[in-house]
Amino acid sequence: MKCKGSEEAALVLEDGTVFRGCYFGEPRVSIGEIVFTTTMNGYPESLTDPSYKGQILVMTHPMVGNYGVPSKNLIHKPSGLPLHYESDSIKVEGFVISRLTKPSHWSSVMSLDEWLKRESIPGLHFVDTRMIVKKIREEGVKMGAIVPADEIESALGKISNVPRYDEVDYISQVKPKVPIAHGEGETVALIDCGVKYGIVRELTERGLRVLRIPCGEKIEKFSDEIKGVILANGPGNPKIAAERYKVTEAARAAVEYGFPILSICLGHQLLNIAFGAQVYKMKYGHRGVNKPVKDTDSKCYIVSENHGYAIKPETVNRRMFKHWFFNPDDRTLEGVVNYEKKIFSVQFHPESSPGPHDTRWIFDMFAKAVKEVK
Ligand SMILES: NC(=O)CC[C@H](N)C(=O)O
Repeated sequence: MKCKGSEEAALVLEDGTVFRGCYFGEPRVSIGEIVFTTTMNGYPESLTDPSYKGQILVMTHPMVGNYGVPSKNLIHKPSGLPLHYESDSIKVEGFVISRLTKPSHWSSVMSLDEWLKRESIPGLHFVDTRMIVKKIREEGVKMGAIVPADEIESALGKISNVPRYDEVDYISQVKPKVPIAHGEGETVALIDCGVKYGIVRELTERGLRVLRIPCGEKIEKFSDEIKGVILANGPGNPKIAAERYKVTEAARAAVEYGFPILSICLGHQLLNIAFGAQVYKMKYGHRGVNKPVKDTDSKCYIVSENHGYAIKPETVNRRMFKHWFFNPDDRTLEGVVNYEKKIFSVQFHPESSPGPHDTRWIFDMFAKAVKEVK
């Protein structure tokens, strides 16, 4: 294969499968769990989503990069955070696409290629992403590496030399070091294991002051100043967040205090684990902005998702929670609720970013509950 103006490279899977293509971004070796997203756009948001730490993201949409990269200086007023970014930098370990296109958009300040170069993240294009997806869908997620063409032979050794995705603590790389506050209004504590900015944007828009507490700190310290708790998203195996960062203890404390609780994705998994449920690793997860969820009244919503683990529905603590949402395609559990205690817990991302706004009303419900706290 001839790569015009860039180096030949490949994605090598841990079973030895090789997908040859061309580098863009930073031409370097990168190793991670290979996952795919079916979203058609929203790559600035997806690439900066801290929940992707440790993963090489394959995007199924055939052409990527056509609207370039928006400015970080476009700020969301209530939170003070950038509008189109989900954290301060790219979090994926690598980005695999079919075709990289030149940007043409009024809001673009640089190309996708340039952005990845600036952040030292490798990209690979001119590969058959459909083939990668078919393989992962049939066989499950795998570890893999993006390597230059002359290092294909040694790639398997490199992959086996690094710890597997499920065993690594990625939270330490994305959680804040000190508490950070955003917005004005009633204060809510957000357990931050690598929160997506979109969650903070939605909360501050509803008149809440969001105090981001580094994952691992006790909420007891803040109990006098807060009126609600958010258990947010985050990367990696939820068992690490539970065991090393004791988020399950924070979840139980939040329930004991009687705070309204909103838990999202990793937060949803941890809340359920805290009350006895079991978590499992899915074959290839749900990642995209076109995922259906159905509530128990049979209303269907299209939502944004990024998760590789899920809660076994039959293990949910039914004295505490009612099943709330299911994925109608594969029957995975997508949410639990306790209306009396004002606990709203979803596996999907109501903030979208990127994705449809169908379920942003969940933030309205939570904000209302917080404002009703005496
Ligand atoms: N977006 C998230 O919070 C992801 C949660 C968890 N790391 C998973 O993959 O299931």
